[in-house]
Amino acid sequence: MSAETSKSATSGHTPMMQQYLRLKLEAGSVLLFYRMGDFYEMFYDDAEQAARLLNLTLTKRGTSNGQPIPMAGVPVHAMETYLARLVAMGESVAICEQIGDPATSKGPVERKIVRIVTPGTLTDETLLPSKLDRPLLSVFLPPKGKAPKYGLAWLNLASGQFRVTQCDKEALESEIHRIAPAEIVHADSFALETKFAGSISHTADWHYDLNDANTLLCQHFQIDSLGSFGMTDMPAAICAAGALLRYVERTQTQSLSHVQHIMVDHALDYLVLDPVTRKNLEITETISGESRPTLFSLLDHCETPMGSRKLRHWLHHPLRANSQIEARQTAVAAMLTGRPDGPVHPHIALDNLRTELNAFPDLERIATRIALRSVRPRELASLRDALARLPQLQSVLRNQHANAERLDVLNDELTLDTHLHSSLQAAVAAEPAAMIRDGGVIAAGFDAELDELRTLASDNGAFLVELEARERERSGIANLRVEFNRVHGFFIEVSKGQVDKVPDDYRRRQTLKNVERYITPELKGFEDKVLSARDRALSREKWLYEQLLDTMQDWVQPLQRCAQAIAELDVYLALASHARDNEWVAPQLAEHPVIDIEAGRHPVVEHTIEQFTPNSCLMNHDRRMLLITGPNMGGKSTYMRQTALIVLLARMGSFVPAAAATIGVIDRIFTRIGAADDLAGGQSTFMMEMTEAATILAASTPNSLVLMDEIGRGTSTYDGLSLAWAIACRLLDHNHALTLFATHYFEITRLPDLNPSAINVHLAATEAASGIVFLHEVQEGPASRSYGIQVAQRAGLPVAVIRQAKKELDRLESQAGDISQLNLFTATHEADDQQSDNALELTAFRDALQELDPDNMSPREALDALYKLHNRFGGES
Ligand SMILES: Nc1ncnc2c1ncn2[C@@H]1O[C@H](COP(=O)(O)OP(=O)(O)OP(=O)(O)O)[C@@H](O)[C@H]1O
Repeated sequence: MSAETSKSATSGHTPMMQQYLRLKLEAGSVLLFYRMGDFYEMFYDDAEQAARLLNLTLTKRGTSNGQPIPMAGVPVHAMETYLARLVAMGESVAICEQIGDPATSKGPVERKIVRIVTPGTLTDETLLPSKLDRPLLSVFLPPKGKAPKYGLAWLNLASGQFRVTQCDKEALESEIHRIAPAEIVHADSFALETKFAGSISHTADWHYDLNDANTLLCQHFQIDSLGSFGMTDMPAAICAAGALLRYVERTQTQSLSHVQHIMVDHALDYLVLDPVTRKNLEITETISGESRPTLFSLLDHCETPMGSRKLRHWLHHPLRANSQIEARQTAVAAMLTGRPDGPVHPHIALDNLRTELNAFPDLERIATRIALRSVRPRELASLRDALARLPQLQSVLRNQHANAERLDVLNDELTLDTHLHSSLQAAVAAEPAAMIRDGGVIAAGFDAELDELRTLASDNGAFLVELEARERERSGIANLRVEFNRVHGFFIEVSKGQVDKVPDDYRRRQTLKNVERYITPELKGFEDKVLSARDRALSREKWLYEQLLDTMQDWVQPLQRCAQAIAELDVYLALASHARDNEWVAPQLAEHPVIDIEAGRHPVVEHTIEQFTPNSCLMNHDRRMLLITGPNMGGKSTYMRQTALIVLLARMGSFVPAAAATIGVIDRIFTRIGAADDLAGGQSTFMMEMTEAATILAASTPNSLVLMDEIGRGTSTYDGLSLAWAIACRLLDHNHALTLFATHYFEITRLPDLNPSAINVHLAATEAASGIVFLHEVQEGPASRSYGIQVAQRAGLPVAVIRQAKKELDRLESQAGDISQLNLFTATHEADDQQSDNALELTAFRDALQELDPDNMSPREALDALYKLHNRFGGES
């Protein structure tokens, strides 16, 4: 809104509404919580929107252009709860407080927007999920340039971690899912194409100006050039980072001193997992969107929220470099084996470590809130208590766990200057009040002036006893009492029957049923002194608290480092405990693409069934594709997923559910699994299948692991079979990816005859008198039959249906003889390709003809059909 419009929008309103509209203009499209006494009120569209989202009563206040102004409000004390609900729905809220003094204000009290809460800029304990990071991502695409790269910058405000990267269009979606932001911000004029379902905000285009961004970032980090962060060649990322910083600065009232540097994230450091794969592998969310059972819920034995967040991050960021993985593996192993000559059994050492870690609060977020000066007294008390335990944690690590380089590094990072602990110990009361405004936060003995004021304010017992005795004497009222309550302050209480005896200087303060309460000039003088001492003590405490926060600013960074070290130790603890309790082993790492798993298990499924059958898997240069056949319910999907999960676990540094495993360098995991319609995205099952297959064919390399589950089943048998065949051939001959290819098309099991790096394996099953028995065992060679009807029988289809299906199967199988005579898929050279194409075409042509019903067609329909046939089969090739 321009200044002009703003003027016209505010004219004709009460001064308060004019003030509201001005602030609303400043807040922009976000909801404005406008403080009015004990409520935050919303007006106009905001009121209607909030009433709908929060189920509030919509009322009215005054009129505008003759129309009542809609109003809805939330009580101040419940504001956090409402904010949390709004933020969870992806809404942003500007909080406007009264900053003037109502007693001295002429017109409406002065008000100001003090902060803007957006889903991606949360730092409050009550609004943040403890085990989840909620980063804000800024995306930018330079308008010009030959092959412009997207610039991505994301900030996890609650921890201060600021990262940037650049990527091309193809990788954008995958990067967004890897970063998993709570909110994306981009320039007003930029049309971001993404399936991201969270909150999206816009900001002015000029915020993405390169020079401007450069200057802002250099100013914030107090550096001369972004070269020190390795960002000189990343103009798009610089623009994104500058706009991000500007956006976040606007939402916060405090300086972002805990955001100390930018890290360049190199996509090549991580194994690429596209969004579909993250979903299919159920890493942190099940396919149906639940939080368990997932790989994360299984492994999250972390004792601290920081640990859980790091574990989640690691699971989504498997690594490419073996050296980094080895360092993690060695740390897990050291925790598992304990110190050979250690004082306690390794199991006890692990439990001791767990007990130690359990005592730590969320240091990472406390450090941030210190920087933002929003830390609560009790958080400081818990920080103080935690710091006291650091030496004990270090000692358990040093004396009870085996040596590992990484553990030594982390142990060093746990060493904090003891001044931090001693100043908290001296300054913060043993059990402080929840809020500084309540007082009782600063420890006794820390500040002489505060102690004196507190004594003045509270040490009044002797005076009151003496006054009471004196007044009894003076008035002759034996049961007269001197009392105090929070509402009325000090008073002298006299029963109704005695009121005629009260001296003249008594002034009535309150009348109750049986008593009268009075104040005297002496008592009033005393009260003023006490209350003013109390007020002064409170403001002294506030001042001291601010001073304490000032001195703590220098400790924010060491605290962040210490928090990171604890988080990492916690992840090792979780991985080691899980490995110990479930007999997982350390995988060997190799520098070439290989997957060799002996007796592997599915980490999640092995807990959901009684007897899990372990299976081995060998894939290497000579065994690039495993063609997996077997009955429905035989365990094909489980086998494929367990292989991918073992690879992922191995590449993030964990032990794996197997008897032994060697996992080589893998650059990506692709999955084409399941047949969920993307109706929201406007894609049919088949279209989804083919889009995913196209991505795999375009991007998989000899180092990629590809999971293809029943590709082609979304269309007619012949189309599906032909596509599955062609895709398998392409993966084998062109991409050379390590592929697990599950299929019900038996024709495809002939592929190994043509390309020996394709290998047939099958999930075994046998037929017993009671029906089919699944062995869940992977054996070499193709399955001999599919058992589809037997599985259906077990599922409880009516006998008549099963009988008819069997008959139909017999008929089809006799026809299939004809197909094999057509020698569908027996050769790859061109002549044979041509022959198979002809055979496919002939069959398809026959199908199309059979679909026509000439007796019931109008001439027009017959002509249409002829054209269709001509278009489909009468072309040049
Ligand atoms: N190795 C195993 N040991 C024991 N049970 C298993 C094993 N693998 C799978 N199962 C069980 O078999 C069920 C079916 O497995 P899965 O979904 O992998 O079969 P599938 O062959 O992919 O079936 P479909 O072809 O119908 O998709 C699983 O839910 C699980 O309970």
